[in-house]
Amino acid sequence: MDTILKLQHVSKQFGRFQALNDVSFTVNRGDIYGLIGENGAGKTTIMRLITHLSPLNSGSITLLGEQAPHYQQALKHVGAAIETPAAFKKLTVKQNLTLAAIQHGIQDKQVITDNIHFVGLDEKATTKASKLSLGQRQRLGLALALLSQPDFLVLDEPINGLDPSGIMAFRELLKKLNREQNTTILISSHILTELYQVSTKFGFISHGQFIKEVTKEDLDKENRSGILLTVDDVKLAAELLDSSNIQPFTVLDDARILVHDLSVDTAKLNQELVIAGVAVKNITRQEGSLEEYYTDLLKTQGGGQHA
Ligand SMILES: Nc1ncnc2c1ncn2[C@@H]1O[C@H](COP(=O)(O)OP(=O)(O)OP(=O)(O)O)[C@@H](O)[C@H]1O
Repeated sequence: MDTILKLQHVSKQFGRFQALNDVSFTVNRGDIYGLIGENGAGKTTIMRLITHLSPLNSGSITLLGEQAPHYQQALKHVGAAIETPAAFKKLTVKQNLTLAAIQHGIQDKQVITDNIHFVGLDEKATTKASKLSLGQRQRLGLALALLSQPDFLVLDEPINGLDPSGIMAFRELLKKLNREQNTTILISSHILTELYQVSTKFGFISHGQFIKEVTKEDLDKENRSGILLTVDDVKLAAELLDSSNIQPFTVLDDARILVHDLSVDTAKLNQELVIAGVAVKNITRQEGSLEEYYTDLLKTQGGGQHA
């Protein structure tokens, strides 16, 4: 697997305050990695260290094959929107992107227009950044981060301030980048329902410590999310699922099977089971919640330890 980012035993102090303590995790190419933690957990600090906005105290960070702080090429392939977007307030949206294009050595002016369009700011192209709403500033931040067509996007709370339709558009945009351009993304957000929908993997931090990493697939399994079938004959039902290639599934007991793929057509499945001679007593969709998972995790961790 292609490693994009590797943190090994990373610690960071601000004076006597230990903001990060022995943090290790890896982001692989193609991941949309959701970073989750309470206020002050250390998410922004991690992102600032990765992009070398802040120096490392101990441990190592490898970004696109180069080790911090000795980045030669790595940062050229990284787009970042960390905290307040790096836009110049007195410049318009277009001027901000033009300036950034010059900094990145991008000659093609079409790239600027395309990016403005991509983030939905066409109508605000000639508006000064200071006159944009918070959500529009977030979009400008993303446009700036995307300008150099990065392999790796680092986004700190990018959906803060977006309205519901903006959040949906943003989600689709990230998925599209990931799907079509194989852009790897590290993203933090307090909106866990949203993070759940977009991420393929989650890293949980609390009080500067990395607590756990889980793939979306495993999280769904642990949360028992999927389609729950209650039937009279589990063996026969399992055979049908196998032969219809509806996998993976788990036989929970002698009456219930959990099909892990939530996209399965339940009406069709019900029909197939009935035709096969299985009496279906119940079919329900169970959607696991990232919030619940996170709350349970914090309980088992005793709320996280202070460094
Ligand atoms: N420059 C700094 N000087 C001193 N302390 C700092 C500095 N930057 C961050 N901290 C402290 O480090 C801790 C981690 O901060 P960080 O901004 O990384 O948290 P976060 O997880 O991004 O939180 P939030 O969700 O609130 O944005 C906090 O307790 C913060 O007060």
